Amino acid sequence: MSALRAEGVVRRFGGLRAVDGVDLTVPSGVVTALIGPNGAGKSTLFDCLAGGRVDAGRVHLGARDVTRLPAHRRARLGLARTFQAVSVFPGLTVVDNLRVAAENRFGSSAPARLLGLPDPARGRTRDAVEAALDRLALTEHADTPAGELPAGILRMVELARALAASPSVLLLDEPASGLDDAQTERLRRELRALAADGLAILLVEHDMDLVFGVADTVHVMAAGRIVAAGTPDEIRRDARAREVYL
Ligand SMILES: Nc1ncnc2c1ncn2[C@@H]1O[C@H](COP(=O)(O)OP(=O)(O)OP(=O)(O)O)[C@@H](O)[C@H]1O
Repeated sequence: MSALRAEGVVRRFGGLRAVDGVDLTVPSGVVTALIGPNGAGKSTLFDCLAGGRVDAGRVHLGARDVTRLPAHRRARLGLARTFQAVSVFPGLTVVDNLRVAAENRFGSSAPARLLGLPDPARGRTRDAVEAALDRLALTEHADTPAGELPAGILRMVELARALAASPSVLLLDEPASGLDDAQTERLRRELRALAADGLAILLVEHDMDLVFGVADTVHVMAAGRIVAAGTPDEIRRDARAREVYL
């Protein structure tokens, strides 16, 4: 079963159908990319999947219909996202940024806290934070306030924060923007490794070298619709994809 699925999703802004009846499946264990020209509707569709308003159609997370669930409820069900503009808390250390995300996912037991009892959520939070720091080689920056880090590292913190929530579905909005070539290659390897671990990944990205180097399936969007879908090789040769974007 696909981890995340949009069926006939529509999102309007006044008279504009920014997302105009989109079907999209994001399976576990692969990287699915969404590309298209500026204004195609990629970010709007991304928001529909992450928890924004949907005017028609359905969004399923696993077997569950989440169309009417807000973002924080979807996050607790295992959907994590990053933002186009890095959105970490600049005044918090890296480890605290990750802890906030992990606590939002796992919660923490107020009765246990009040009674001084062991809180199982605390252990899960700590383990998830440590694993995310380690995975993205951020341990040396753990105690640095996020606002003091350079843009490339901050992008990795943004990704680590999403991973700290131990997601089953990861939505990435232009994760390579602001990265140099070496950092982009690092990101590519990490995305392949995460997919190999079984994560469902949806990547919205303008860096075509990254998209074609990392994606298993590429969907091309234009004027609110998916106009082509296939493997990177198929999309490179697709007349409609070339006409609207490549
Ligand atoms: N809040 C909004 N109010 C009105 N129109 C909007 C709003 N957000 C997006 N749009 C319009 O919806 C359409 C799709 O925009 P969207 O940002 O989803 O495209 P995109 O493919 O993500 O573009 P980009 O690659 O530049 O990020 C555009 O015509 C845009 O102007």
